[in-house]
Amino acid sequence: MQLFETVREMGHEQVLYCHGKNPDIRAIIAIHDTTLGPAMGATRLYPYINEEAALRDALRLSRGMTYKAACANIPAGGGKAVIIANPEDKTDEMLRAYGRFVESLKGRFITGQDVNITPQDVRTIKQETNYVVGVEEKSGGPAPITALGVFLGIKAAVEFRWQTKNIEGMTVAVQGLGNVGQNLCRHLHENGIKLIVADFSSEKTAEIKHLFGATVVEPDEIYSQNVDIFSPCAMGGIINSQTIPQLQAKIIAGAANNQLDNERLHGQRLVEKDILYCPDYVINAGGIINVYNEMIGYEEDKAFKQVNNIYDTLLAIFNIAQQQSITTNDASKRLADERIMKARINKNQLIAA
Ligand SMILES: NC(=O)C1=CN([C@@H]2O[C@H](COP(=O)(O)OP(=O)(O)OC[C@H]3O[C@@H](n4cnc5c(N)ncnc54)[C@H](O)[C@@H]3O)[C@@H](O)[C@H]2O)C=CC1
Ligand SMILES: O=C(O)C(=O)Cc1c[nH]c2ccccc12
Repeated sequence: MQLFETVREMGHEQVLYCHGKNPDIRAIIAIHDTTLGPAMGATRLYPYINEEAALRDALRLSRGMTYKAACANIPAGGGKAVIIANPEDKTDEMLRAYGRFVESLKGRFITGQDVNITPQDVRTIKQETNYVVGVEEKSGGPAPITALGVFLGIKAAVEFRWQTKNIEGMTVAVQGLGNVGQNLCRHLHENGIKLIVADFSSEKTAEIKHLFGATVVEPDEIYSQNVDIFSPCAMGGIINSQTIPQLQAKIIAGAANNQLDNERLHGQRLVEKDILYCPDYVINAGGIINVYNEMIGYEEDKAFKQVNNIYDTLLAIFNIAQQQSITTNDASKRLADERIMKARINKNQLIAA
């Protein structure tokens, strides 16, 4: 990968390689854009197969955060960090060393809990830096709010697709029963939805089967289920050339980041297959909305209203995509770019004045 070329093309401001021998740590902090505010994005720990895969993930996830904040009208920029490690090798020393790197950015980057990082890990990182959010638990953590946002997104997609507000009796396939997936299943079950679920963890699938009467399938069988909606709530890259031909769902609406393996190619393939795709960084904005509000002083009404906006934002994006014959992914990118461009012009005018 040509690093500077890639970074320039994707529009990143800064990429930090954080490393240390004792404790052993390798992490990448990617700051995509700070026009709207400090770069916000949670930290993921993952045993990437190589460093290029880690960099790619950090670059794409951080750019997604810029779009996410912009579409949700949150005055924050986009960033994301990845720690390259096996979850079993995670140590407090490693997390504290990482916290010192975050602190060195003096608030240009604000982070929290993502995949393979627990609330306790975030508290450990917090021993070294104040630029960590989402652990006060004043608001119950970001996952339940993210799930609520995804649930609202599903309703918006159903309304656009089938002109009905009634989702009762529909079937949803949920991939991944983690913090978000479990909460989403509860909302869906309470609203009369039939569930088909998959997770590598048989404990998690057994629990959701027991609680909500879900049908459990093998992880590689989740794509081909005869369902109305497919909800990816595990990892990214799952909408690709192997999985698209298997899909029977007419709507994709889930929490996972970077769902499209190749945004242009696979976004277009979904249009051709007449599948309505809810852009991931629009539908999964509940988390950033929640932690941002926690940071500025949590007011439940305000946070709730912003999450509810996900519904209207998605409807607006579906309409733009339809009117302009572009993918929903491109429509949401345009919305974000317009907002960022406007802020940039305002900033420059302020500097010039
Ligand atoms: N937690 C939050 O507030 C937010 C989460 N997200 C994204 O949503 C996704 C889920 O987040 P969490 O629930 O917090 O993560 P989590 O780590 O709690 O849960 C992920 C679950 O997916 C399962 N899984 C992994 N690969 C799978 C596969 N191929 N098939 C079936 N199951 C698989 C894992 O076993 C785990 O149970 C992630 O991509 C995350 O980046 C996005 C915005 C906010
Ligand atoms: O939507 C995402 O991918 C996020 O990273 C959201 C998020 C969850 N916890 C956080 C803590 C600080 C900044 C963002 C987040």
